[in-house]
Amino acid sequence: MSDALLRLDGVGVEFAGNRVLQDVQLALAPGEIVTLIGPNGAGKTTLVRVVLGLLAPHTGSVWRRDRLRIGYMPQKLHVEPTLPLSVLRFLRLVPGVDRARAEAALAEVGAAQVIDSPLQKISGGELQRVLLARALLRRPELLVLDEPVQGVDVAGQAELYRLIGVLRQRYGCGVLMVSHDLHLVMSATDRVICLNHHVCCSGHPEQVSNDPIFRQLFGQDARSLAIYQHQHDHAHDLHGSVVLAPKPHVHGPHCKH
Ligand SMILES: Nc1ncnc2c1ncn2[C@@H]1O[C@H](COP(=O)(O)OP(=O)(O)OP(=O)(O)O)[C@@H](O)[C@H]1O
Repeated sequence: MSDALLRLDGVGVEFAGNRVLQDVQLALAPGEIVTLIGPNGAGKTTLVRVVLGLLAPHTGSVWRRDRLRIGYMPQKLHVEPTLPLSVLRFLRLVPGVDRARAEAALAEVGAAQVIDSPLQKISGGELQRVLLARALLRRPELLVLDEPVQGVDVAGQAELYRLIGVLRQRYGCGVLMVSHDLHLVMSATDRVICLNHHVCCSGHPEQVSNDPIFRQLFGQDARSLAIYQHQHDHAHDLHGSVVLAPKPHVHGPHCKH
């Protein structure tokens, strides 16, 4: 993939002899939304840290496009309850950001109204939007979102995923996100990577949701995904490209069986 933003090859990570990631391959192109799913402790956040360059893998290699601008939205933000920090001051911690830029970024994520609110007082959904606005302030070529809809109600989750899709189109950025929300994420992503220390399966969401390993990992949740499938007259190959299904055989007088 010559126009890739990022490429990981054979990445492995160990903590105190425990192998958390093994032989992970990952490439991400501009404008592509890739979602990492996997059970708790599967190594998703560890992989995100490798992508961000915060953790060097013990084996394998990481290649990033020269001067790749990454906007990162963390899983959690701990704010000292007694610290007087408004949303504006928080966003201005990003170098070069003034009120006008902060306002524009907040407007883009539908959270302009909280600009002067204390960070500790805004709702979970508003906080996620503020974190997304902060990631956008870096004018990212790659957005990395670690569980972006955590603490947001279901309607708000669908809205946030829709927003991520809009931002991808507006900026043409690649998106790598970690998610546990199987239903919503399946419709909001181009490619799913199912991780459990190694890549168990990957591909187009429908292809992955039908994979026996995926079903084994997610049990009942994976089965209920089938309800959301529409009927396909085609299948997808490993790269997500459409493969036309062969026409069903109709018995006739010339059949040899
Ligand atoms: N710095 C560290 N030192 C030691 N062990 C670590 C470290 N970071 C992560 N681990 C361990 O690596 C494993 C994978 O952790 P990681 O946070 O990557 O999983 P995850 O898939 O993101 O999990 P979750 O879905 O629960 O957020 C866990 O067993 C965790 O305890």
